[in-house]
Amino acid sequence: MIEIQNLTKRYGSFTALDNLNLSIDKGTVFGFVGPNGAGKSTTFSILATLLSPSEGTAYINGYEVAKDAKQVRKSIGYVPDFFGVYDQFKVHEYLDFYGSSYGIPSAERKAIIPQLLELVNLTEKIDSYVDLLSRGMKQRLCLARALIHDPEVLILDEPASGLDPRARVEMRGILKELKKMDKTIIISSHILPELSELCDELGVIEHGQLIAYGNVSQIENQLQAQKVLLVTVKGDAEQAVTFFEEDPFVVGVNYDEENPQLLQLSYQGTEDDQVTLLKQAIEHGIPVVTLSQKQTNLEDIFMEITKGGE
Ligand SMILES: Nc1ncnc2c1ncn2[C@@H]1O[C@H](COP(=O)(O)OP(=O)(O)OP(=O)(O)O)[C@@H](O)[C@H]1O
Repeated sequence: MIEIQNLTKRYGSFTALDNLNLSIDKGTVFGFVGPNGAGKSTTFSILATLLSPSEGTAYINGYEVAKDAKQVRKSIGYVPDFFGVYDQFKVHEYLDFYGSSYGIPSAERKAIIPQLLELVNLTEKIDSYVDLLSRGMKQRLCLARALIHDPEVLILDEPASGLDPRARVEMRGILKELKKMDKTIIISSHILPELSELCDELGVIEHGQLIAYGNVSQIENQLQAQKVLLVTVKGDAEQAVTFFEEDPFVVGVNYDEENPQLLQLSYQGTEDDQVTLLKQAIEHGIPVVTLSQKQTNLEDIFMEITKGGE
C-alpha cells in the first residue's frame, strides 16, 4: 500500500532524509519513531505530495507521489504536525467545507459528519466554534477532517503531541478503531512506548536514516545489538578500565567519578564472548566482584541510540 524507494531529501547541502526504503502493507499500522529533527515530517510531507523528493520515489496505493498527486490525495488522509483551524467555522461547517472540497455531495456529507464526530468523540461539539475547542479536541477534529473522503491510508504526524495523558489515551482508542476499519496508518512520534502497543510494525529513524525496522521484538533485537555490561571491581579501577578497553567487543567504558568501581561497558559480543571476557579478566588479575548485563527496556535503548538527535 505504501512503497518508499531510496527516498532522499536535501535542503541545500543538508540531507534531511537519506535513502529511505520502506514497504507497508494494506491494513498495517506503521509507527515511525525518531527524535526531533530525524526526518519524520519531511517523509510525511513527501508522502502527502506537499514536498518533492530530491531523489527516489514513493508510491501510495500504486500511485507515484511526485507524479500522480491527485490520485494520491484521494487515497490519503493527512494530519500534519502543525495545523490551523478556521476560527469562524463551527465544527459541522468545518467538516462540511472539507467534504465539499473533496467533491462529496451535500446529502452524503450530512450523513457522514455525525458518524465522524461520533468516531472522534466530538458529537456534542457539533455546533461549537472550532476555535473554542481544546487542543485535544482540535487534534481529533483534524483527524475527522482527514477521514472525510474515506481514504484508505492515513498519514498522522505526531497526532498525540501536546496532549495530556487522558487525551493521549483517547487518541489511542480512536486509532485502534481506525485499525479495526482496516485503514493503513503511518503514524509518527518521538515517544516509542506510545507507538509500540498500537503498531504492527515500527521504523526507527535518526539523522534521516532508518536505523531499525520490524515488529516490536525485532526492533528490540536490532537496537540491542549493543548491550551494556555492568562490572564492579575492587580497589583501583584504572587497570581494569585499560584491560576492558582493549577487548575487541568493548566499544566504550564509562564510569561515574563518584563510583569509579562500577564500570559500564558498551558491549557488542555474544554470551560466549562474555564468558571469555570474564575468564581473561580473572587470568589478568583484574579484581572483578560482579559482572551483569544492564536490564534495559525498549525506551532506554531508543534513548541511548538516538541521543545524538537535535
Ligand atoms: N524547509 C527546510 N529547510 C531547511 N531545513 C529543513 C527544512 N525542513 C526541515 N528541515 C530540517 O530537516 C531535518 C528534518 O526535519 P523534520 O521536520 O523532517 O524532522 P522530524 O523528525 O519531523 O522532527 P520533529 O519531531 O521535530 O517534527 C531537521 O534538521 C530540520 O531542521
